Amino acid sequence: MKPIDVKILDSRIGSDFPLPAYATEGSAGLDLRACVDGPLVIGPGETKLIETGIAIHIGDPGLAATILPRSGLGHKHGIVLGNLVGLIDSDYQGPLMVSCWNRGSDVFTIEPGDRIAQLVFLPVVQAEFNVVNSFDETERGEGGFGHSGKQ
Ligand SMILES: O=c1ccn([C@H]2C[C@H](O)[C@@H](COP(=O)(O)OP(=O)(O)OP(=O)(O)O)O2)c(=O)[nH]1
Ligand SMILES: [Mg+2]
Repeated sequence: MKPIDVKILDSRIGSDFPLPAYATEGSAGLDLRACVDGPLVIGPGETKLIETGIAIHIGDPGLAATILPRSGLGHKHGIVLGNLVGLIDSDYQGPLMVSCWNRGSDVFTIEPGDRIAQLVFLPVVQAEFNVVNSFDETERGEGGFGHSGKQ
């Protein structure tokens, strides 16, 4: 894959906090860090938009990036994403932002440089539509939403 252009918007990235990197050989995500000025308190039920200190330009419509929660933060502390999943378009050039939602019942504090979410690159296909009056028959047909039962 061609390297992705990245702009460093906060000078702490690359000095105090590392540029997002794959933690292990098999990692799918790159952890994004909170570029906050000081401790940021998120109360139960609150959502805060947090800067990551970088911008990326993917530049290829066959690729996108998603921002996903970190499982430990989500499961143990209720810190997930206000938009559930963030989708980064290949032509987006603005700052990468993370919407942090505290869906838990305790206050959570984010410190500068904390790893708050992860960025995952994915292939994308842009579809064309072909307008029809009826579809070729399939075994499933219009059945969905539990139509095939539980077991
Ligand atoms: O968690 C996120 C989600 C999105 N974005 C940026 C990248 C994305 O390309 C852009 C627009 O996101 P989206 O299309 O999901 O939001 P929208 O509400 O439809 O905004 P727009 O009208 O700008 O498309 O915002 C982020 O930085 N973080
Ligand atoms: Mg949009």
